[in-house]
Amino acid sequence: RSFASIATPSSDDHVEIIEVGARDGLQNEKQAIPLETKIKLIERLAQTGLKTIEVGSFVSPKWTPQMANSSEILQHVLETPPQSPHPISYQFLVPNQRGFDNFLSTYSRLGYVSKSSNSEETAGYVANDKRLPSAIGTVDVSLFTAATESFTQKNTNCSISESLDRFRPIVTAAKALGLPVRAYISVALGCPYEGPVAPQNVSELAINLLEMGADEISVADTTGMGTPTTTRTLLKTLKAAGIEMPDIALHFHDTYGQALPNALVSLEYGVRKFDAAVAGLGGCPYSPGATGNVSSEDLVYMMESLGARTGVDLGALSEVGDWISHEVGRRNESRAGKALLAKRKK
Ligand SMILES: CC(C)(COP(=O)([O-])OP(=O)([O-])OC[C@H]1O[C@@H](n2cnc3c(N)ncnc32)[C@H](O)[C@@H]1OP(=O)([O-])[O-])[C@@H](O)C(=O)NCCC(=O)NCCSC(=O)C[C@@](C)(O)CC(=O)[O-]
Repeated sequence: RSFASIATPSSDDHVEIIEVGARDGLQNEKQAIPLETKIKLIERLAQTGLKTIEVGSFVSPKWTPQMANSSEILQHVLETPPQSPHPISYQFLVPNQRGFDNFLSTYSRLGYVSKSSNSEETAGYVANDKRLPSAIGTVDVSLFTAATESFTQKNTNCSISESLDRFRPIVTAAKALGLPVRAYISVALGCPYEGPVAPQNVSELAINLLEMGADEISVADTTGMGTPTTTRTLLKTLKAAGIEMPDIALHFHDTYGQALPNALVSLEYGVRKFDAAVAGLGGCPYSPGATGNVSSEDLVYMMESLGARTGVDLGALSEVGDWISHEVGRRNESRAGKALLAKRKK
């Protein structure tokens, strides 16, 4: 559909904001953020109307120490699901088999899967009958690779093709165990080590991941180098390669202030899912100088002003942004959030 039509709300003008602040937003913070703060953040986000929240990362704690308590977060979410207006999908990053094993051992401790020696193809586990609490929609596994060899090496210490080899058995097992799979493609619009990225590399990788069984691809502008022109070219290439827009989400960082215009261009191409972080938290450890994700508040503000529905309570989200910025000692990077709160105070 053309962008013009989005100005008129209609039943299919729903835009989903995938909140990544509790993972992408916090992973790069230098000081250790207490588990209680992370849990409070997740609980407060859950109350704002968001439907998908990325909350942890089963990476090596030597590489990303801030994410070391992801097992505790998974356990907490499953045992004490945050209150929310509707069921929420909680997402966890998994880089390799070891990370998936760590994820599954927590999932298994709580009775959702059991170890079984006859199930090699499902990572040694079988699904049990135990249902997720009603406040939880799904628990998703998010894999991540990148569009350039240099970034993949820096981020996960392997080549792109090795990363795909790592993913195949994880996808098979996750699907067999009923876990939805998301896959990130980092540096899709520019690499800090290799510069511009050929859109064909992104589309080939996306097709590979979809054929492997990924349910959704998050196309990430890790460096924030993307512009409306390069975003348009990338989306044209993805479409021409036969990739359906409902299968992708876009993940913009706002390093050069281009995240909102890029999101606007993406709407024109039919993209309806966007990753964002409350208060614009974030920054990738392997992308020097990259600043935070596009702020969720700013994205909600823009989408709603265009007539799209996000289902998110912008006032409540702005308060969460203000609170977490204070907690981690960072400036609140959301323009809309700050403006809204200032207006309320008057
Ligand atoms: C992939 C690895 C683990 C390879 O790291 P490696 O060092 O090559 O791993 P290894 O297989 O050689 O193992 C070395 C040691 O690490 C352990 N190990 C191995 N794997 C794990 C694991 N999963 N969890 C815990 N421990 C693990 C393993 O058991 C072993 O322990 P030891 O025998 O020495 O005691 C590492 O490179 C890594 O953790 N990378 C992740 C870095 C990261 O967190 N990056 C940020 C997330 S991606 C991102 O932010 C981008 C995104 C998604 O937001 C989108 C965007 O904007 O682009």
